[in-house]
Amino acid sequence: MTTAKAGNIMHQSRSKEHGEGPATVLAIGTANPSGAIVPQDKFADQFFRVTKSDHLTDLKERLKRICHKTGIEKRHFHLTEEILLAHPEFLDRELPSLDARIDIVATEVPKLAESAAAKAITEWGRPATDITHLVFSTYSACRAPSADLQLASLLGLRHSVCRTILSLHGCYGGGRALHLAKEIAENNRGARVLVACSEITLACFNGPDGSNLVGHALFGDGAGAVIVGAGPLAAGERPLFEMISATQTTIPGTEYALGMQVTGGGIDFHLAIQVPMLLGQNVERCLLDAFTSALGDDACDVTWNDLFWAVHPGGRPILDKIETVLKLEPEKLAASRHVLREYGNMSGATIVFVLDELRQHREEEADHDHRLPEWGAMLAFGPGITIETMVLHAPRNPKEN
Ligand SMILES: CCCCCCCCCCCCCCCCCC(=O)SCCNC(=O)CCNC(=O)[C@H](O)C(C)(C)COP(=O)(O)OP(=O)(O)OC[C@H]1O[C@@H](n2cnc3c(N)ncnc32)[C@H](O)[C@@H]1OP(=O)(O)O
Repeated sequence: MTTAKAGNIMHQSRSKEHGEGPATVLAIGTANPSGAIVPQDKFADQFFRVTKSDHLTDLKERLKRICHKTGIEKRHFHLTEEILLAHPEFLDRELPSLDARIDIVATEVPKLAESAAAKAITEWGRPATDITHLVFSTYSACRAPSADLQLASLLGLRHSVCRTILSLHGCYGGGRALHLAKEIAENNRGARVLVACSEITLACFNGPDGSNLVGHALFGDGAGAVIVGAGPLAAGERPLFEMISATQTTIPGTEYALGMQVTGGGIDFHLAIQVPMLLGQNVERCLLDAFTSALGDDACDVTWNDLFWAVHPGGRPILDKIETVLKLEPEKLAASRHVLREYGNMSGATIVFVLDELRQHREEEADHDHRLPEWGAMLAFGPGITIETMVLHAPRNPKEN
């Protein structure tokens, strides 16, 4: 056989191994724990009472001011007063508590993911055993085997399912998991990838101090799951969003700005005050790069207000900053603001809630014959500072496919 012929055969067999077209989001599910739902205007009183910190009046007043500015109305938590009564060590960072925290989250993180994944699988309409790959993201994975294996068992996935766990990616974990799922689906014909992001703040919870108030005012618990696959689609599979191109960018010199660290007393975190400004300064460049990679020269014709938007609502000022630098009309970030208001920042899981809200909104709008944007942008960010950007394409009428 000539080299050219061998190369041709290899090329043909490689193209048979690849999926057709871009990967698509085929189904979405979300879930929150049933532990406690805390209204944001009651959070400071509750937090200082259960942590026996009412005497720290200045900190409590500061937390009230911060809560008022978050754009959050309520959050869901696995953690309850009963759990805190059983674990007083969770209130004092100096006491060893990591083992007890991990014992709880090692069970609860996969269980929460299961609730979200079960909804996605039902919507998808195929058996769970048709899932070929699992990508799991959480900041609570401190053990092996980890939450990905437990989720696979809970859902009854096949033993040959290829599992990947993303640990401590924080808030860009959802974006990174979707990016990875896209690459897997496009490079493995017939692959169906379950993305699961499950976050429970119990690993980070602590009594109030001067540095942890913003995190306690912002973060909540939730899980999101997405099924991703490329063509050919099976009968009944419905593309919700095509994942056209994806990029990851790190803002140089910003390692200090966002971080998480596992300690004997739980996971410590820090959020620098400069984060909204740093994102504002860098986000348009990431978008231009992603759209140029997706559309080539036609990217010049893209107008930000002609797109639909799925932005990780890291915090209210982050959304405000992005809205300002991109000169977006206020309704463009409505899905992100809705998720922030109803659930707070659920770290890596949040972007899945935003995609879910966006598709529900698009389906409702289609009922009213409103003309919907076909092209969209997804943004997720977290420690690094890392920005995950994805160009999305959706049917103009989501009910037609
Ligand atoms: C049961 C409970 C369970 C809770 C568990 C705890 C959960 C921990 C979870 C850990 C997960 C960690 C994941 C880490 C990865 C993050 C990834 C991302 O999302 S990336 C995105 C992460 N998101 C972000 O980084 C954005 C977070 N920031 C915000 O959302 C807003 O800035 C705001 C709501 C805090 C204030 O609204 P704004 O319009 O700015 O209002 P003002 O200007 O009027 O300031 C009011 C007060 O706030 C102060 N202050 C402000 N910023 C900070 C700060 N960073 N630092 C300290 N303080 C800060 C400011 O000094 C002032 O104090 P004071 O003068 O009154 O005494």
